[in-house]
Amino acid sequence: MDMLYISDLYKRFSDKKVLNGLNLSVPEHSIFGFIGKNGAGKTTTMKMVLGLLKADAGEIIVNGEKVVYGQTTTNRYIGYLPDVPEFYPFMTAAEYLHFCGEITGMKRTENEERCKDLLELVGLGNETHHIKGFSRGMKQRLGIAQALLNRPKLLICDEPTSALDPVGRKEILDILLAIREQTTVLFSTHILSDVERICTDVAFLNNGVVGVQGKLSDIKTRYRSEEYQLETGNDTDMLILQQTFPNMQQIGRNQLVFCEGDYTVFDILRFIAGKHIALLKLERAEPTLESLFMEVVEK
Ligand SMILES: Nc1ncnc2c1ncn2[C@@H]1O[C@H](COP(=O)(O)OP(=O)(O)OP(=O)(O)O)[C@@H](O)[C@H]1O
Repeated sequence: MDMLYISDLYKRFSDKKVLNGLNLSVPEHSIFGFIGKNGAGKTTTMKMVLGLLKADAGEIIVNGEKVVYGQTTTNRYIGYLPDVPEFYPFMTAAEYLHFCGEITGMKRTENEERCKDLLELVGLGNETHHIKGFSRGMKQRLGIAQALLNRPKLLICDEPTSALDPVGRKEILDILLAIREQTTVLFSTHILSDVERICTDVAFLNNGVVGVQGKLSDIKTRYRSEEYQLETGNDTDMLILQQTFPNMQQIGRNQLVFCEGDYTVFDILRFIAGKHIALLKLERAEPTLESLFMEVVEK
């Protein structure tokens, strides 16, 4: 089942068209990377999923229920982490999380247990300082704990790693990976290496529509590269290959890349065998998410 389903979503701000018939299917228990350049419309889409912004046209379904603008009933399924989460700076993480639990009407013992578990999950179990001294990464982690408080079926994170250093990013990504069994995660980003690291599914948002979406592994197979990389054991062998096959390009020490359109693998292998060239590696180049994204954006 799709935890989130969006069909033909349109949105414009005065004369600026932002969403132009967006379709999105987020499968249950996926970690879904919603990828788009700055200003592509990711936050706009998320605000509409939360019922905070009115769509011009289209339908949004969360856990089988239609989202209605201005109503918050479907938000009982959703936990939301905004790009810059705000807290009461004079509280500790535990005080803040307990306070949120109280507001949502959680019973005292349940609240205490839940807060303890969540603070441990996000690595703030022993943190006693006030939030005002927290780093950005700590605030994001507390934000995730807050968003998970009511055991949402869908966790939406708006660019959760954008402002973080590599250590902070890894901590957030590890948490998102760890909660996959409990919830479905939709996160927007333009950091493609983060997506490669943890996402099961992706969608590329461009010009107001989703250009490509699906399982990351399927997409990589579908857009399989026609390039091969090879590595020789020494400089001389590399030069022989380069002179014989001038369209081969050097990409590193003794490393060459060639396109199937220029030479067949069979021809290359036959030549290598005939000349007794020391071959250390020959493999089809994996398409990177970046090259796929550029292909979608440039279409
Ligand atoms: N309330 C608004 N009024 C007018 N224009 C808006 C409004 N909200 C968003 N926009 C415009 O809509 C476009 C999409 O914005 P949005 O914040 O959804 O993009 P985004 O993909 O989340 O980008 P970023 O990665 O920079 O956060 C931008 O050009 C933005 O300026």
